[in-house]
Amino acid sequence: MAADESTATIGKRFAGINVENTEENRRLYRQLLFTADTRLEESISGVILYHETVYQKADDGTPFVKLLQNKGILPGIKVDTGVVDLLGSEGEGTTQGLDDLGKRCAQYKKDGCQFAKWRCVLKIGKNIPSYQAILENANVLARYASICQANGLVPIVEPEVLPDGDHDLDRAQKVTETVLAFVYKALNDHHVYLEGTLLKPNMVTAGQSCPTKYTPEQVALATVTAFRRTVPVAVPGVTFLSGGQSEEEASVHLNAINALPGKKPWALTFSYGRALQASALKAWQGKPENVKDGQEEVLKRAKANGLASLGQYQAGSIQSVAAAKSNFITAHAY
Ligand SMILES: O=C(COP(=O)(O)O)[C@@H](O)[C@H](O)[C@H](O)COP(=O)(O)O
Repeated sequence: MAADESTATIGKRFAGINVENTEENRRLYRQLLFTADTRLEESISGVILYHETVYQKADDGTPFVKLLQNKGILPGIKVDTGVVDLLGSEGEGTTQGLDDLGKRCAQYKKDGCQFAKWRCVLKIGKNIPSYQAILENANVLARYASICQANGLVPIVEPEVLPDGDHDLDRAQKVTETVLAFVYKALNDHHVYLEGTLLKPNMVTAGQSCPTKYTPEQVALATVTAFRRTVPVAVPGVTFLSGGQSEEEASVHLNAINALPGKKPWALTFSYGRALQASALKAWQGKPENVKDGQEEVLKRAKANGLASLGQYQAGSIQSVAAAKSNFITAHAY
């Protein structure tokens, strides 16, 4: 589960349900997620946290990190510090946060985190992604991954190709292949131990405003084909981001990916933020009397995606209150 929204990003989610973006409301919301009953740990093995959340506690004084550990869920930490513009590019960016990363990783490890996450974003347009953006983002991900490993954290490597645009599925597949090829070259250059990494990619989907609509089976074939061409067998797992898909779409696509016949030597699973939490937020509305309802909603999506990662999810079989709502945000850079 990606619950690592930085303060500004969670503020946008709260604005949608008229909840003030205070430290206490952020604590209450994360408490709702992490104190859901034991069905949570049946489908969720790790939670990515934001710095503030690592040091917050539940009402009874239990640190969130301990609360997750008691459930057998691994706490992880987002260690990037956001996206900045790349000078001379056509609106492209790179991700910051390397300077004191070694020190921060060592501290997070001491404080109970076992893995880390760093997100880079690539955009599709007429002339982009550029060589500059592809190379820079691959290298920064590789430096991040090597620093994590040097400090005993498993790096989740996240090169997200954004879904903004009207490009078709073939273009999305080609760009994803190119980006991943650069990422694995850079990881190799930086002596990253691939067996101790996870990849967090976008699924290969057409641009949000592409007039052609593709079936889940077409999305699955494009996605797995891109990985077969670029992701080494040494990588143990692929944990998809949801990237603005609705909760139901994200479950159906993940299921189709796992149901696709042929070679798939990696675990293909989920690390969703929006597609796990949209219904929980909607049900909660910031009200203490709705906490149970919010928890039921996150448990439903966790169950649906757990089944999808085994190729056993039946479309529409798990209904949640925001299942069909698009979670797309234009240029979701940070
Ligand atoms: O990788 C992720 C996947 O999110 P998603 O499923 O696309 O909603 C998340 O960790 C997001 O990157 C994170 O929630 C966004 O937070 P910011 O870094 O933008 O604040």
